[in-house]
Amino acid sequence: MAPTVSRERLLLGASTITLSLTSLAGASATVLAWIGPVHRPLDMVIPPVMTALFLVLLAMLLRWPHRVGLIMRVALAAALAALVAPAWFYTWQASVTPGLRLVDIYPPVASLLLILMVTAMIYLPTREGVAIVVAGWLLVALPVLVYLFAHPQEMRTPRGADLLMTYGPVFVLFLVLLPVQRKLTARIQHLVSEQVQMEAMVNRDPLTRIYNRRFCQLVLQDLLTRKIPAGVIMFDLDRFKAINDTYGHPVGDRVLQRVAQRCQELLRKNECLARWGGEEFLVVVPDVDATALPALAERLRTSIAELSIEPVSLVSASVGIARMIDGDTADALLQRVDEALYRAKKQGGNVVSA
Ligand SMILES: Nc1nc2c(ncn2[C@@H]2O[C@H](COP(=O)(O)OP(=O)(O)OP(=O)(O)O)[C@@H](O)[C@H]2O)c(=O)[nH]1
Repeated sequence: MAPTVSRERLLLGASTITLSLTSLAGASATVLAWIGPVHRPLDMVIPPVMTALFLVLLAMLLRWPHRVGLIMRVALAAALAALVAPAWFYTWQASVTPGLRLVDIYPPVASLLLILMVTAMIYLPTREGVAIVVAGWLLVALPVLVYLFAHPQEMRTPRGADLLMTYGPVFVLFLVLLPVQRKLTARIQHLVSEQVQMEAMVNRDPLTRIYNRRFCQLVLQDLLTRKIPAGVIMFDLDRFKAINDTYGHPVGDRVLQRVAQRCQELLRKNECLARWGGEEFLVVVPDVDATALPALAERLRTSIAELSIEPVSLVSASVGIARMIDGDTADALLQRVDEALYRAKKQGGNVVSA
């Protein structure tokens, strides 16, 4: 009943946001390149191409969400290629053109390499993530750093110092911190899954895997506290002792499991089915009116009676129902439903009684 957000859904949400923001960043870079004073061919081509590509990938992600891993890998590879091209082209151009300085022509993409590295470490498994980080540094940062060391006068300019810092110490800092962040994330995931397991142990019946009495009582109390009208259905398998005595306990256990499974299939997500004890079950039905509650009880009864569980010839249940009234308490409501169940048993079983 407690809503859980799966890792897949989180990943999908994060990927959608990442692709949307990078499309927006690409569009902004396109506009800046066009309105800038100098129109360099690479700056005019790469941002619009990347924007179009990211928009296509975003559309693909919305259409095929299960392909999130592949789509993000293509996005990362394309982004890396888009950063490699200017790094080599502009260092080459500045090296061979007298009077042209790299610090004047290199586009403001240094921080994008860091963002790309972080994204890679988040989306890719550790080995692949480290591989792309190393490749990114060798292909993007190294040519720029080599150029700067070969041109110390440019390294001493504010832009040169900025590039040196970003592609040098800051990058190393990211490289050191990201594996630590990964370990922390893995630890958190492990703790969350342990917590889910613990909750299941505390709230579920080990035999049938449906909720247990304790959890159902909490749900009922919560509805009463919030004054949400609810109904309860209590049912008890008829002559269950005879099933155990005739076919043995393992068969009796199987009957309990099949009954629980069938009833669970008939119920909505907000309806709580619990094993109340032994061969007795309770359903808490929120927001139910005076006609819907007996109809649901009747559906449960007939579905149980229609079950075929070899070698048992007939399984049936007696069903009691009761609805919440003004000023009700959990104990009073449970007392009324218990009495209704008793009346159903008195009528010979396999009936619903209010
Ligand atoms: N196999 C199995 N049997 C259980 C379990 N819990 C309780 N029982 C059995 O359920 C039977 C309940 O017997 P009774 O209370 O006499 O109920 P009944 O035979 O269904 O009789 P009526 O309710 O009057 O129709 C007992 O034999 C218990 O041993 C369980 O987890 N597995």
